[in-house]
Amino acid sequence: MNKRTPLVAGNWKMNGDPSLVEGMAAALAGYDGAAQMVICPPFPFLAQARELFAGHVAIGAQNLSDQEEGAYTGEVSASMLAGAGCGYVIIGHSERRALYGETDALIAAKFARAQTEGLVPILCVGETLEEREAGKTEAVVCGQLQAVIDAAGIEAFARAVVAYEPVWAIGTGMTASPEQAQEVHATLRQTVASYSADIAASLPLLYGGSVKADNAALLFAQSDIDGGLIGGASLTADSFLAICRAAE
Ligand SMILES: O=C(CO)COP(=O)(O)O
Repeated sequence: MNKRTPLVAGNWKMNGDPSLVEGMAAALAGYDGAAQMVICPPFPFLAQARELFAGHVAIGAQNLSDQEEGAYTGEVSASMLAGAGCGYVIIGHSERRALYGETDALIAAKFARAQTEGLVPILCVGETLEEREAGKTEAVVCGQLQAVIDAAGIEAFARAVVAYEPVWAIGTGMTASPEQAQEVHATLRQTVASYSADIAASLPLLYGGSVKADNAALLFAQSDIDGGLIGGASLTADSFLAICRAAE
């Protein structure tokens, strides 16, 4: 029933060094399973990653500017990322929303900017623990998704990935249960399906938040979970590979 290609993306956050890129490239080179692997290292390692991953593993960035070019000190443009070999870019990660004040409007602008350069946005949505406990999970995640649908249009989701990352599960070891995650994923897919059944059926929906080798299989067995967005466990080849195998 599910014809979506499994996708496993590693978000290195502000971790790693050139030797991690080297080691990971060597370790992932032998992977011939069905999952599409994406590695999102910090900006300075993109060129090295492009060279060493050599098409076998797709490359993504962790952020981009909403602006095209110009006097935006410290920013990196979508065309620079595309030129550096990126196929994907993470947008609206909860760390950027919480620590850098990224709003739904800015995230929607970044999403659109990424697509103008052919980058596939990995749009992150997720609720805090307080929001979950207040029964607001669905309203929060659907609101975050809706803001981008309103700005970019539903057709844009034919070339996008959405990642559900409950904020309380990120880096805490407290993963959502497969049932909790599936419930939110189904709701997100229904939101898209209310506009287009075809786009909803083909949209990859990733789960992120303390995914490890030993909990990945049960999460990925859920009908609306098409892979994962992996933080800590993407920094070691063994655990990342085991998670990719669990997604097949
Ligand atoms: O934020 C995440 C991926 O973007 C998840 O991080 P962890 O896998 O370390 O919980």
